[in-house]
Amino acid sequence: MSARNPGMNLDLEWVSKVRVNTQAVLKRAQQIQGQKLPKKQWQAAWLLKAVTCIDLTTLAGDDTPPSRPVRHDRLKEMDMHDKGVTTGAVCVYPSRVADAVKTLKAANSSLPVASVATGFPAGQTPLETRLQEVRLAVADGATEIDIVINRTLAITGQWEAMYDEIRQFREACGDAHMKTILAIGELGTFTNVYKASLVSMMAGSDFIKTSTGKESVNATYPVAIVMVRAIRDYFLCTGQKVGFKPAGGIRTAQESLVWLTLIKEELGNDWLSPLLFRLGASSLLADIERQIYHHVTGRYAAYHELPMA
Ligand SMILES: O=C[C@H](O)COP(=O)(O)O
Repeated sequence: MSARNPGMNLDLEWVSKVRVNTQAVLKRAQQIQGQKLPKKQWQAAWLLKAVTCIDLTTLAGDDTPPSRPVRHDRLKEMDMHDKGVTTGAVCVYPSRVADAVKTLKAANSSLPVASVATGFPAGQTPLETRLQEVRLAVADGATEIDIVINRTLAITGQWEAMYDEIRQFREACGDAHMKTILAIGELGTFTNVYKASLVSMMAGSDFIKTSTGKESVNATYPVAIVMVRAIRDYFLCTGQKVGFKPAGGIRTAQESLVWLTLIKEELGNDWLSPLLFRLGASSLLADIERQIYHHVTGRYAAYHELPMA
């Protein structure tokens, strides 16, 4: 992870001045989606980049210790075994952190373990419970914590209270990097999304993340434009680079190319790194691997032939 964002005092004047032009956002999102995507070897290179930015997520009620196999033999077949290509992290529920850490250690892997916490996905547990969840996940070895914001506070404009909660989560994280999930599908307006992004960054978030993947609307390109513009403005004002993580419903290699394009166009090459960009996805890797497999062999692999199928 990159240098951490220390945050700043809550600047309510800045927050209150925020206005988002919906039509301009929608137009920009359409432009991004209309861009030509890289082909052939350039596409393969971009897809490998996308792999390195994935937070490989398993957030199911039936998660068990061995549900994250890493098939080294398939990587070797595709000549990727010695290229250092891994996902950015694996992301699990707090109760699975210890298993994930143990499994990765046994595999001699230094892949970070991220954990959702703070009553994911709804965030509707008492503050002390949410704080304790963060501390326990860190104690079990999570080095990245994905917290959820209290949507009630964001929707009702209680920015000071939201800032205070996130500050406490940041303290509970200790050295673990904190990604703050806005659950944009529940925030109502683009203006609210921008304000929630800003307050989260002021409170010291290392990343801001669109969604839990459990809302009815998750990562969309227009909302991403709003969030990355907030990241850009925060950088211009403070000099701090905050990361961005779209999550929820991102399933295809093609989509990952559009996300990389959006980041390159809106934030620049510095953000095209797992240090500042992650794709939260449970099933994207399988499709990317299929496309890379096709690039290497000229034929499509069946899903059962690939590790994440
Ligand atoms: O943070 C990651 C999301 O929960 C993953 O959502 P997904 O299962 O739709 O890929």
